[in-house]
This record gives sequence, C-alpha cells and structure tokens, in this order.
Amino acid sequence: MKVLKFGGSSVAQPDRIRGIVEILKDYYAAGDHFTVVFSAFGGVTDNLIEMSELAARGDDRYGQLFQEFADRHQLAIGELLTNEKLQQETAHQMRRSHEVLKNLLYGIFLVREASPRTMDYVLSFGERSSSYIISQVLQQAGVPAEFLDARRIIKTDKTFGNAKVAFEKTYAKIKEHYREHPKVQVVTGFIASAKGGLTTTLGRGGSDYTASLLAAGLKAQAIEIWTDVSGVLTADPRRVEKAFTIPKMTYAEAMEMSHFGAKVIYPPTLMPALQNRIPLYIKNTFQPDFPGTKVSEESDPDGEAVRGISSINNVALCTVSGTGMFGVPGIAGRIFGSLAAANINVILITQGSSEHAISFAVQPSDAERAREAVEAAFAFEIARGVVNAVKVERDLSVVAIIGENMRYQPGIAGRLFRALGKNGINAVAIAQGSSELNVSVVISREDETKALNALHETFFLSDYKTLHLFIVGVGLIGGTLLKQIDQQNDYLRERRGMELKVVGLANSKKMIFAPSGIDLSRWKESLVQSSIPIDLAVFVGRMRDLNLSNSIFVDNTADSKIASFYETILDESISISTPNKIATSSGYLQYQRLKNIADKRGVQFRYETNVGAGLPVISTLRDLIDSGDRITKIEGVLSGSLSYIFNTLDGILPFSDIVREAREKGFTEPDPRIDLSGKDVARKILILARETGVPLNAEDVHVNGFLPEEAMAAASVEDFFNVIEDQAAYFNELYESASREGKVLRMIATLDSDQATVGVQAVGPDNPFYTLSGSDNMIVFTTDRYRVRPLVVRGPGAGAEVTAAGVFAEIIQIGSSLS
Ligand SMILES: NC(=O)C1=CN([C@@H]2O[C@H](COP(=O)(O)OP(=O)(O)OC[C@H]3O[C@@H](n4cnc5c(N)ncnc54)[C@H](O)[C@@H]3O)[C@@H](O)[C@H]2O)C=CC1
Ligand SMILES: N[C@@H](CC=O)C(=O)O
Ligand code: NA
Repeated sequence: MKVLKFGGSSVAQPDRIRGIVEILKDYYAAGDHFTVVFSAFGGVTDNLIEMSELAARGDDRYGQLFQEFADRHQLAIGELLTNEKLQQETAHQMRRSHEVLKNLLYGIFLVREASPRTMDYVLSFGERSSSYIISQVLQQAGVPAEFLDARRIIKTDKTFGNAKVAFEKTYAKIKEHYREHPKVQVVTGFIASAKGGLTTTLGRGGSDYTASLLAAGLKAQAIEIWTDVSGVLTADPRRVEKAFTIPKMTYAEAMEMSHFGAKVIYPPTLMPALQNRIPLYIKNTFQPDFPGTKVSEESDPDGEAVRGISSINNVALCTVSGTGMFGVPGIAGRIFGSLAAANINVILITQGSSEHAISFAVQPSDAERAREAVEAAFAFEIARGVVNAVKVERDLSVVAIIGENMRYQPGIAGRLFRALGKNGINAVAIAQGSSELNVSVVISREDETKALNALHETFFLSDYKTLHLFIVGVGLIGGTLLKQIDQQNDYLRERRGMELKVVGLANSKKMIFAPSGIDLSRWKESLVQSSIPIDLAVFVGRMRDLNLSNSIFVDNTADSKIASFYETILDESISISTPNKIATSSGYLQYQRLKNIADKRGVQFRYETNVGAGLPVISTLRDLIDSGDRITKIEGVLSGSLSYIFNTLDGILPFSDIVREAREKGFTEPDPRIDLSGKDVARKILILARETGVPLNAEDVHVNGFLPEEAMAAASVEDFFNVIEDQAAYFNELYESASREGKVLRMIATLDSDQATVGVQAVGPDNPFYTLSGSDNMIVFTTDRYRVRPLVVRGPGAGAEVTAAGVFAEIIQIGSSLS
C-alpha cells in the first residue's frame, strides 16, 4: 500500500487535475494498492478564511466570495466530468453541500463571530469539495474510487485550528475502515473530528499529516508527496539558479532543511511515518517520471558531506555580554529560561569561547520582547554594570549548510569560511548545531543570495562555477576579449566547470548591466541602445549593490581615472585583472597599497599583460622569487610596437608609415607617443623592478630616448605624425648608421640591482636581442640559479589576440582561486 498526497498547487486548475488522474490511472493499471489524499483546490482555504472574516465583520461582500467559491467547483465539475450521469450527481451533491456552507456563513454574519470551532467547520468544505469531485473524476476514468471524509477516521482532541491526534484510536479506525473498503479511498486532507463529531483541523502542513497518519495506520510501504517542484533542491532555486534535486536524504536532514526555511515538506507532520520508518518521496506533478527526492532513514556515508544549503532571510541577533558572565554558572539557563517564559522561539545560539558573550537569533518581530525579557532577568547585574544592556542587531540572515556526513569530513567549516571570505562576506556569528547536522552563519541580509551561491559552488562541485565579470573599455583589447569569451564559454563550462558571465559593460560613453549575463553576440548594439551614461562611480556602486558571487573587474582602458577606482573596488572584495599599466606604474605607495588591500580582502589584483602582453613575464618572475631564487639582472626588449618598427625599418619605407602600421596592427598604446618616447618601456621595467622588490618610482628610471626634441614636444598625435614625417631623414640615418656596422636597433631596458635604464642601442649578431623579429619581446632573467645561462621568455609582446588572451587566462586563474 502507498499513500499519495497532492497539495493545493497541484489541484489549482482542471487541466492539472487531469494530469493527476493520468498519474493515478497508471498506478491503478500497474496493480498498485494506493490511497490518495487531497488538499483543497489552490487558494480555496484562503478564500474560505476571507469570506468568514467578512461575514464576521457584518460585511455582506462575503456572499460574493461564496458565490465565486461555489462557481469554481461547479465549473471544475463541468470541465472534468463528461459522463452526464456522474456530472449531474456530482453537481447536485456539491450544491447541497455548499448550501450548508452558505447557511453557515449567514449564521456567522448574523452573530458576527467566527470562533476557531466554527472556522474549522468552514474550512472543511475546501478539502471535502476537492476530494469528492476528484473521486468522481477517477471513477469516470475507470479507477474504482471512493470518497472518504477523514473525519470518519482521524480522531483528535478539541484544540480547534491545531488539533492533537488521538493516535491509537485513529490507527484503529483507519485499519478498520480500509479493511472494509477495498476500493481506492480518496481522502480529505487536513480535517479530522473530535468527540461528538465536531470538525477539527490539523494545523500547518495538515494534509501531509493526514498522509502520514494514514501511512502509519496502514503500515504503508511509502508515502508520495506530489507537489509542483522536483523534490527537495540543494538550495532555493529562486536564489540559486544552479540548485538541483537532492536524490536522497535522511529524515533528520529534511527536518534541518525545513528548520532553515526550505518549504517543500514540513517534517513534524511526518513524525508518524518516520517512527514507522516509512520512506517518503517528493515528486513533481509536472514531471511524473522524474524520481524526485527520497527521504528515509538510510544514510549514505559515502555521499557528499553537504546535502543542502538553506537560509532564513530575516533575523535579529541579540547579544548578552559583560564581565559578570565569565565563569558564572547558570547564565545560559537564565537567558533561555526568560526567553522561553516569554514564548520566544530561538533560531540559533552561539557563545564566544571567552564566555563573555552569548548571542542568539530570533525573528525580528520578537527582538524587542527578547531584549526586554533578558534585561528583566538580569536587571540586578545590569544595574551593577557587570552585564551590559542587550545589543540587538537587525537586517541579518542565517545561512546554513546541512548534511549528516559533515561530521565525518574534516575541513568543511574551513571551506565554508573561505568561500564567504573570498566573496567579502563577513560572518557576524557562527553556530554549529549540536547534532552536527548543520553549520550556520549569521551574515548581513544583503549578502544572503551571494552567500548561498558561493556556498553552492563550493560544496556542489558537480556543477559549474559562474564568474561575474564587470568590463570597462571595449576597444581593441576589450573587444577582442569579449569575442574570445563568447567563443570559449561552452568549452569552459563543459571542460573546466566554469562559466563567464559579463554582467556589467562600459565604453567611454555608456554602460549596461544584466545580472543574468549580457548577450555577447550583440554587446555593441546593447551599448549603443543603453540610456545610462558612463560614470565609473555609478558603475562601481552597481557592482557593489548587485553583490554577485565571484565578481571580477576588468579594466581594458589606458585611463588613469579608471585606475583611481581600483582601491575602492578591491576594498569591496572584487578581484581585478587589467592590461592597463597606470596603477602599477604610478606612485610606489599606491602600488603597494593596492596589493595590501587585495591581500587583506583575500582577492586578487592581477596585471600579467602589463609586461610582454600575453607572455608569462610577471608570473615567471614571481615563481622565481617565491621559490627562493634571487634576481641579479633583468634585461629586455619590452616594446612590441618598437620591436615591430625597428624590425620593419629598411631605409626605404618612411618611418612615419611604419609607425602608422604598428598602430593599425594594434601594437601601440592608444597614444603612440607613449611607446616611441620610451615611456611605455620605462613603465614596464619599473613594474618588473617593483615585482622584484626594488621600490622604484618613475623618475628613478633613466630613459635615453631617440626621438628628436620637436617630436617629443608635439602637442597632439596628429602633430606628432606630422613631425616624424618631416624628420624622415633623421630616422633613416639612425637606421643606416646601425646597418652600416651590420647591426640592428633595439630599445633595451635593464634592471641591474636597483638601477633601471632604458635606451636605444644598435646591436650586432652576437647580441641575443639581434634575432628578434615582428613584434617580439624578449626578457632575460639572470638569477642565482640561472646564472650562467639566463632564463628567457620570448615571443610576440603586443597585439589584440595575444593580449586579450592573457587577460582571459588571468580571469580564469582568478576564478579558480575563488570560492
Ligand atoms: N595593444 C596591446 O598590444 C596591449 C595593450 N595593453 C593595454 O591595454 C589597454 C587597452 O589597449 P587597447 O585596447 O589597445 O586600446 P584602445 O584605445 O583600443 O581601447 C581602450 C578603450 O577604452 C575606452 N576608454 C577610455 N577611457 C575610458 C573610460 N573612462 N571609461 C570607459 N572606457 C574608456 C576607450 O574609448 C577605448 O575604446 C591599454 O591600457 C594598453 O596599455 C597592454 C598590453 C598590450
Ligand atoms: N604598446 C605596447 C603594448 C603592450 O603593452 C607595446 O608596444 O609593447
Ligand atoms: Na605578460
């Protein structure tokens, strides 16, 4: 025997009832023995409450509501019953029954009162109507069904509204009834009766309770709770998009999930089933073949440690502290005694190891009373100043990870706190359930969704992790990066368990935001159509307010204004990846401060593409230092554009044309004067010096430029081109004089102990930089370990694809380190 239960949302509309009838027909055809419990049609219980309240207030609009109630049921009969005889019989029966309800409401209207006892009777019409109609529909479908008014079998005391069940009597009645009624019993949920045939109801989760009582009385082999979701999910799917069905869990885990707000089942009502070890299945009426969740006592020691993540959205945290609490026995007893006496439900308790403070979370609506109760209990100590006034903190949430296996696996709490920390979420208080079934953390309410997502990604690895990107600057590098992300996202999701969502995007004019991800195939149009002008302070504010897990900021501009926001961004616990060299090559103190803030916040500030574009220059340097090597000298050709220009000069092509070409190929800075003046190279050697631990500033780098003074003084980029066009002979001679000696021109940067220099040299075939071609960079590290034959990094050091790819790789690395 199986007990099936269908809730209100499953029976809200006639076509959904048809779906249920199909499910039940299959059970019957398969020869299963079953009985089925129904709630009232969706919304009906609330309607009944509303009409009684109106009637009790003497408001005759109750009549209108009653009529809608009656019509709704007649309409369902008309739609669901095509067999004329059955239809007429059912309609007639319902009219007679609803006539009683109408009179009852009129009685309430006359006496202006609806006592709990009367209310239970009124409410019973909901379940009685739905179950009766469905029993008739089942008969029409060929299932030998019989309506059963549960008042005949479930016996309770007279606590109207939340009656206590008389178990032995109820079980005996159930057995007796089912022995004599072999047909499929279609049972009203929620309602019961007390001595004298008075109608009672079973309180919250009442229809689940009916099913559970039937299962216990019948020693059923299973209970199936049919609802509109696919079982119990790992987290609330409205907050965690990637939540998925938990295939199996224990009763204890289900209880814990429900304590922390999961709404699918209300386990206290399932006690009878649980005591009889009857497994429970939660199934979806929309997807009848999906197995859903099985709740039973079987635990699975090899299963994942964390079964689900849940949260309570709004709590207040009360803290009792003071020197008078240290080592004094009975304090906790007095606190919680006073709360119990005030009938206040405590959601969570935590005690600092110092014993100086005890905190507890309560519903916000109870906080004031809780404070008063505890302060009254400690009035004497508070007056003497040994206990402080109770501190109440509001707008907090509790997030809990739940699972029986957590107790067998070390390191769970560490992972929890790391995930929260990396997302900048502060734990206000921490508690571990004594059962070790949960670890719960009190956090700020605005961080709740972020926390749920970060924890979900941490503990449910089977899923993929989402990185939320905020990108500013969509020129050459930014635009190429977006293209690369769009092309590679499927691969990353499938092969690396990672998905990149661009949720904020800005060019120099406008910005757009889309928390669910900007469509990368049409980002240009989206930006054009946007009505929000670019304002980086607003952009940063939106990043903060969206408060998404795994947020990364990417700056693809060359703008110092953007760089000036890095400090704020890192301070918001958002990591940064950028090819922009401004922040890393401006004041040394600022560079240091950014690194410190990133460290303090547990996030990353990364800029590999600042030197050598996509080539692994900074990471190589860092690896050398981290592994204990000592850098004695760095030499390099660090400019992709100059490399290209010097490699293309042939004494024929005008210098200015070659510079234009380098610019068109995407090698130069947005302002090519930065490259040609040696400034870009100076920035790069400065960054390498700092990474090596030499605290230089820009003025410490000695630059020996090759541009004529007039070019250096050009007021605009166009001016500059005009000047170098005029000076073609000068540049030709530069080339020729080197060429005559069999040499080539190279802009070489050197860091020798704490001396940094940059200058153009003519080098011959014996020089390692001689053979460079195209936009090649080459960086030579001489170290204690690489002393005789230095370590060399070489390859194209500028250009859209390689630079964007460097940023892309860095984003993925940051992503791997998060949560
Ligand atoms: N081109 C290359 O090979 C490499 C470039 N980089 C760096 O990458 C960065 C970007 O370079 P490119 O893409 O070549 O330059 P770009 O000039 O093509 O792109 C920069 C974009 O940023 C936008 N922008 C400037 N200020 C802005 C602001 N305040 N708000 C929003 N957008 C703004 C500009 O409108 C432009 O579209 C620069 O910092 C450059 O030094 C680094 C390594 C190699
Ligand atoms: N303009 C730079 C590009 C990368 O930083 C260069 O020419 O190397
Ligand atoms: Na690099």
